[in-house]
Amino acid sequence: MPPKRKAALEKGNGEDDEMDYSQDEEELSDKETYDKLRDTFDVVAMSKRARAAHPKDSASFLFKKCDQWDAQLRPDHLNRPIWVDDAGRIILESFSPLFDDAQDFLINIAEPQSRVSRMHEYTLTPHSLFAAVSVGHSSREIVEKLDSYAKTPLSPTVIAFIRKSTSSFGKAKIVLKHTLTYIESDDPAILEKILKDPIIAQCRADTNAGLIKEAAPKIGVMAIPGTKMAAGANQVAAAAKQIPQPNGEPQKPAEIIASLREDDDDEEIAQVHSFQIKTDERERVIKRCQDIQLPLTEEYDFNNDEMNANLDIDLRPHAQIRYYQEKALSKMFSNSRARSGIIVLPCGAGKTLVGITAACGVKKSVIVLCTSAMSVVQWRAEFIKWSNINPEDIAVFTSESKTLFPRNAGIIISTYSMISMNRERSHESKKVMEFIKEREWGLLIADEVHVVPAVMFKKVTYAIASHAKLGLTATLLREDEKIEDLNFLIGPKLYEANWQELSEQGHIARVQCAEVWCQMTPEFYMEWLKPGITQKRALLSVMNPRKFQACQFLIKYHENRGDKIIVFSDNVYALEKYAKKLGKAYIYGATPQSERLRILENFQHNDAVNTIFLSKIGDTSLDLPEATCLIQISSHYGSRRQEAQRLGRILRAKRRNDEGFNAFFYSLVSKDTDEMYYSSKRQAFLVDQGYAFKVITKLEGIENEKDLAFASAQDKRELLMDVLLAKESDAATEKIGGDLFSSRFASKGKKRGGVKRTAGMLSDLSGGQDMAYSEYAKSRNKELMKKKKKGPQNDFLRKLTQKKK
Ligand SMILES: Nc1ncnc2c1ncn2[C@@H]1O[C@H](COP(=O)(O)OP(=O)(O)OP(=O)(O)O)[C@@H](O)[C@H]1O
Repeated sequence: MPPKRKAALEKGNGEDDEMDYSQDEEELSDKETYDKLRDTFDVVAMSKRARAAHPKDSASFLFKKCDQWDAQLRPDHLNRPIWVDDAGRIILESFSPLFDDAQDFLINIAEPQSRVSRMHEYTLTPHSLFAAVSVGHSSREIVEKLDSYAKTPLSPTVIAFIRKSTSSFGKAKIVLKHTLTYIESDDPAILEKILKDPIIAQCRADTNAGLIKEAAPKIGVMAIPGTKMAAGANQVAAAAKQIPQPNGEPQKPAEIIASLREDDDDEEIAQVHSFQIKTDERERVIKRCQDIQLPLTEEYDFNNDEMNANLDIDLRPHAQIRYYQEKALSKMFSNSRARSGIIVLPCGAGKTLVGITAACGVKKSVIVLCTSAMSVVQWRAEFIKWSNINPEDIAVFTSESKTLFPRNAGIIISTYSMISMNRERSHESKKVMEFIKEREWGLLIADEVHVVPAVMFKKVTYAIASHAKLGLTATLLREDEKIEDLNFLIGPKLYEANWQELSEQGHIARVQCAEVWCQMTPEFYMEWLKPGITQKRALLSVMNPRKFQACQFLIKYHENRGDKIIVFSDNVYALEKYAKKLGKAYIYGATPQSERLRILENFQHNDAVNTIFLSKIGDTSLDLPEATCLIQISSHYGSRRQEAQRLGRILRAKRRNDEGFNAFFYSLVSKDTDEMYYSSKRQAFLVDQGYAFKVITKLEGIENEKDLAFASAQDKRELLMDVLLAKESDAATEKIGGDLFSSRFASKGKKRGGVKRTAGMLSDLSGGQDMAYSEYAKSRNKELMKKKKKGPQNDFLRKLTQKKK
């Protein structure tokens, strides 16, 4: 949603709501930055004028067709929770009594764009509709249900879009046979149509003139909806209602699947047709088929895979899958098959357990790819913790360690770079790669999938023949817009959790976010305004004495509250200056490992060490559940991902379920500099997740603080001299690579981008308001807990593995 609109939707926002985030570049030249700032302020002025013209309603002027909607509004529109416009954009009222049902439905059929407190925005896309059909929604059902929730009848354009996007589903699929890739259909005419496309014809690997014809595998009723021999999930569900059980309860769909399979023996032998494609052209073919309106489905019928050995793995009894983990997995395991796709859960919400449960569901060989060797170690440990897998069956493939599993089926955990590397491999490494390449994998789990460059991922998919792929991430974000590629490399987004819901339930910490505006001192600003200083400008902004004082004040304030604080600075020059001046420990890329461990140990266990300074090496790899407050003094331009990653460091806070607990996230911004533009851009993703950034223009009590650094004019001048004498390179952000911390402190290297701003004081963030908030949260918690699905999670696995048992 354009931020101007989004901000206005949140009634009662402050006047800084309407910032412009339409551009996604991370780095801008000075001139571009100035242009942007100027435009931004114009937008603010424009919006104010618009609001003045509509004093009673700050949002309706944004809905250009409101007059038309007025005419079409259904008489009971107040009871219906959604608006749908012609472009397929859906606005959902989160205060509606039908919100939960509507949300459950929308998450299946549309892409969530923004979930702020009162209005959620979704978009219908071909990918989302494709995913909807594959989990059992028919085209008709989507139209009817969407229409029933809508305040106005759906427009013919939207209906046509839904029909068009869903009609061709399931006509052809991409399958793996003996590590080779085929396009398969039970209707040869479809394949001929596909082969007429010159791009796809080029990607064909077999030299046959015609198509390969063979008996279809026996897959009972659960074939892909839309094919001749299929019955979709709806039919099964309908059948379930009709078949009464001895105890009077309807039979479960999974039971029907099993029983129908048993009756399957007398069926006529169906034929399938196929042609082989070059494995390295897989992505191109998938993309092209989508373009010619014949999207390929990729589903793994693992229950009926007799070719690949079964893996002895189950969840341990103590593993209780949380309801949102189950929801996410049920999207993957619809129709008792595994669909490839991406699951998006916030940092600390338990993506690893989701991956492990998926492996327990498929029960075939699994390959897990991570971003670092340290994550490999962690994944292995988590497999052993949550499942009954024999540790011998887990092999690791990193530069340090290269093992193989001894039996026919097993798990290999490795890194993207180990699999995709171009350099000459060692003998051992070659052996492992051969081992990986020559077999079929039931499941490929791609951790932190959004950070992997598309070219690298292509190499990975080329090297690994996997039936199903599961991508895991906290932020499906890339500033370079390459995120779309993942739809073709892995599959569509299957599930995206609602961050606010998880924090209300205590699965992740509740966080108060604030942007603190720090006026530049006149001397610093004079220098900042001088033309021709490019790099130095960033350094002047971060070294602004008033920012330093704000940081010092906040550290003291939060240390007194008993918080443990991490201060982040991308800029190493500032990191050292701040930390040394304040007498705090700091870690950056060049800090030796032993020193890092010592500092982190102390931060964890020593009551005298409550604040540490970290460069961006701490953005992603740190697991410090003691941390309850983050202060950001310098960051990477407008990176939404970095902002979310940093927030992720406190989402795991140990104390998150304490009565009235809040974690704190401050961004210190030098006023009237480009930091303001970047800061608002950085917040966009979190704002879409429902986080409200308060703007603090004055830190209450700072004027009474006696020991503030750089209080005298002389000190300020000296600091300015230091900054001016610093090398240009001191103004650059740190360049880092490789593993950052020992596995002891490492989470699994998580990566994760309009602003909702409200004016506020520091006391608003931590005083009585918190209590009111926590009371509210408590009752909401109870409500939400009631809604959670009851019963043991292993039911879920039982459903998946019923056939085998
Ligand atoms: N169902 C569950 N029951 C109990 N503990 C769980 C469950 N799911 C996850 N956890 C725990 O929550 C913590 C966070 O899990 P995990 O590291 O998988 O999160 P993540 O989403 O990968 O986070 P990050 O992105 O920060 O790495 C871990 O300690 C994990 O054991």
